[in-house]
Amino acid sequence: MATGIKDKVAIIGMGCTRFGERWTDGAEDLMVEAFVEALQDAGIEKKEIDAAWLGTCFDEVNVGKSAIPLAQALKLPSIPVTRVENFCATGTEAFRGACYAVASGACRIALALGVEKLKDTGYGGLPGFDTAMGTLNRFILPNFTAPGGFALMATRYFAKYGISPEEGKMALAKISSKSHRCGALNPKAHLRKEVSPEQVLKAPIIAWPLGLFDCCGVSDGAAAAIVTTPDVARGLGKTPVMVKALQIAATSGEEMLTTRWDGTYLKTTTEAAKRAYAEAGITRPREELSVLEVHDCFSITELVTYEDLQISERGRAIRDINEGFFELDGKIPCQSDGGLKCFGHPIGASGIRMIYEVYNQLLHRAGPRQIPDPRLGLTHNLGGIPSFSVCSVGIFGL
Ligand SMILES: CC(=O)CC(=O)SCCNC(=O)CCNC(=O)[C@H](O)C(C)(C)COP(=O)(O)OP(=O)(O)OC[C@H]1O[C@@H](n2cnc3c(N)ncnc32)[C@H](O)[C@@H]1OP(=O)(O)O
Repeated sequence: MATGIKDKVAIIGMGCTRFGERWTDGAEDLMVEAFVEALQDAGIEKKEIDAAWLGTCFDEVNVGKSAIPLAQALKLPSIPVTRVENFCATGTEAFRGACYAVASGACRIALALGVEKLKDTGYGGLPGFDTAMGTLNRFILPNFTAPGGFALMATRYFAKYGISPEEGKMALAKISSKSHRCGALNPKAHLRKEVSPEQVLKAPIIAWPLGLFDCCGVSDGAAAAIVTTPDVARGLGKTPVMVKALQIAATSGEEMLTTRWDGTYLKTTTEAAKRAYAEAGITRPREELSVLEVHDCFSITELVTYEDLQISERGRAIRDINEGFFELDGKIPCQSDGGLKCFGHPIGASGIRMIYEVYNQLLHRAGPRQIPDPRLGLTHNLGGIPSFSVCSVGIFGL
């Protein structure tokens, strides 16, 4: 078994732009904004960075295809710069590259930056997914949309566990309402309006049973992380936020094609989580984790992820939702920054944005969203669609 990178990598600086409609800012502006905050937070000079990873996925128009846009935007000296892309797990993929480089000893200090500028590309969950999926969508899944794919997960879940549409939709509405409450407290979030569960239920349907407020937003934004070894971090006088685990799992889609997979769970999440818990030494996630940032592209994805991460028992997530388990003042707050739902989802930036919130929570910098005594935080970033997915799970602590 691989030994992993537990306690071999420390985060010393992070930055994140305000997500949302950034019509007047180019991708370069967003990259610079996130980077400057991270660099100031780390208290280092740019020339100390040995290598950088750029994560960007759908937006070749505004960002570009190679790693050069990052080098140009940040005016990096001639260091190795790599561009990575892994659907919506792109941000975490960039972070993984930087962490592995530090853990291997190849780099002393490395940068990961994720960016996407989606609003002016016309991208949306309904139109535009064909661009993202390329020929796969046009020829194999011609009618597929992201909301449509995840809506099926909801109907399958309701059917499997005997949940009425009213009960199921109310549980999903409570998830979104909770994230909107957190997003309203966050000055960097895109959609900062509180909505009640009743308002969620009355919103226009996007793909039944998912309505407008069950969907994440389409946003512009960037986020950055600077990582190094724990020794270098301590030498710089920093309180390092340690990477306790970083795991990623991908499926080729064989679940959908060759097994009796019923669409109510993601094997990639369960596998990545299982390995991450082993790496971090966690045996009772429900008791040991303090805060979660999960890939809530749609409310049903968040519900299913509670179970896939072994926080809620299979088929019992709705009970936890009704008991307020994931609320900001609950046992394990989930999406304390508003999540993809309200912070927004500029694809390549989202994974690093999740780490940004956990980092700030662990350092007691989350302002009105601060949870009392966070010890271990988990991020979960999902790329692809339920049947063809790549999931990453990161665990962080002091
Ligand atoms: C791909 C992977 O690897 C895995 C994944 O993560 S899949 C997820 C990929 N992302 C998506 O699918 C995005 C999903 N969301 C959407 O497509 C769009 O938000 C939507 C279709 C739900 C709505 O888009 P739209 O109808 O064009 O909305 P738009 O015209 O921009 O805005 C209308 C209003 O609704 C609000 N709004 C838009 N989206 C919203 C949302 N998701 N939640 C709450 N409010 C929203 C806007 O702020 C605006 O409000 P005002 O009138 O008060 O200004």
